Amino acid sequence: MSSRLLSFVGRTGRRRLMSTAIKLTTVEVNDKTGIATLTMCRPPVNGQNLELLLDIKSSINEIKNNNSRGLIITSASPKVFSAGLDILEMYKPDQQRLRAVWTELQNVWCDLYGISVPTAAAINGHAPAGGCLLATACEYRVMVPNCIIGLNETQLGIIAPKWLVSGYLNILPKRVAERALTQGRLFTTDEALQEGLIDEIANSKEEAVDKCVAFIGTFAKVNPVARALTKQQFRADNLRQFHKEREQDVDDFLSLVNRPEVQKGIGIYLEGLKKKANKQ
Ligand SMILES: CCCCCCCCCC/C=C/CC(=O)SCCNC(=O)CCNC(=O)[C@H](O)C(C)(C)COP(=O)(O)OP(=O)(O)OC[C@H]1O[C@@H](n2cnc3c(N)ncnc32)[C@H](O)[C@@H]1OP(=O)(O)O
Repeated sequence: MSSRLLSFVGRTGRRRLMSTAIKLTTVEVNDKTGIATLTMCRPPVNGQNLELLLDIKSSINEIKNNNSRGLIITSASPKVFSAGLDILEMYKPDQQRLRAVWTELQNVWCDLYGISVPTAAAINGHAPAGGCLLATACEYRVMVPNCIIGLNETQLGIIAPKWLVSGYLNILPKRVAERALTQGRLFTTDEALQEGLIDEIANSKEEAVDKCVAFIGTFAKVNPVARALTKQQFRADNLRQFHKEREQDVDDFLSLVNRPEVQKGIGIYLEGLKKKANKQ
């Protein structure tokens, strides 16, 4: 939960500041299907800052504990599923906060990747980098047309750590994953379907959610414990490896981001994003 300062004029005519708690995710459980939909709501692009990551983590935990039959992750933004890590968190960063951001990204990934109920992503917009990470942590992906998805880290002059790549490797043939990662390729919706990075295309968010519901429905007659243990068997090696390396990974991330040439690169990248947004 993030707190935001709201400014308003009180009865005395003085401007007052009020701190309110604002949740950056919502969880809705459908009474009929028992499936929970986790929606990210941090406009404009669901940039993954510390507060959004904390809220995603707490929503996943809520779903873990409320006996939901499945989890669908989607976005409230009309054009973007998630633009990945909020780059502002990495620019001239406060060191403690930067450490917390990366730790929470790790937490979100391992909670979503490891949750026992069936998971699906209704990708209702662009999903580069950390957006792709969330989608590939799920078991099924449905995406709307004319968007992009992929791990573009090498395009930014950085490498994605192994755990961040492991969802990709679960889905894509190794040869395709290696080429896409080394190129920093962002797949269009059609390309993603062709390569198997997504499972289906839907013409709207509603249709994407319906298709995710249908996927989760395929497990209706499967014993949930047998299902969960089978999923765990497939994912245990990646999770074990991740837990071994997670502390070192935070240190590596911090030292990478703090390098002067990387800070310079992030500044230029941010400028480019802003210029592009202003042109539109
Ligand atoms: C050089 C960077 C080096 C980082 C080094 C650190 C080492 C990290 C280790 C590896 C881990 C990486 C995980 C990540 O997730 S990194 C994040 C990578 N994400 C991206 O590259 C996506 C960038 N965004 C886009 O491509 C597009 O915004 C979009 C998602 C395709 C959407 O396009 P659309 O046209 O709809 O929207 P705009 O581009 O106009 O953006 C609207 C406003 O949002 C701001 N914005 C966009 N993305 C981000 C972001 N990731 N973080 C912060 N802010 C973002 C954009 O500037 C606009 O803002 P404005 O309106 O205020 O100008």
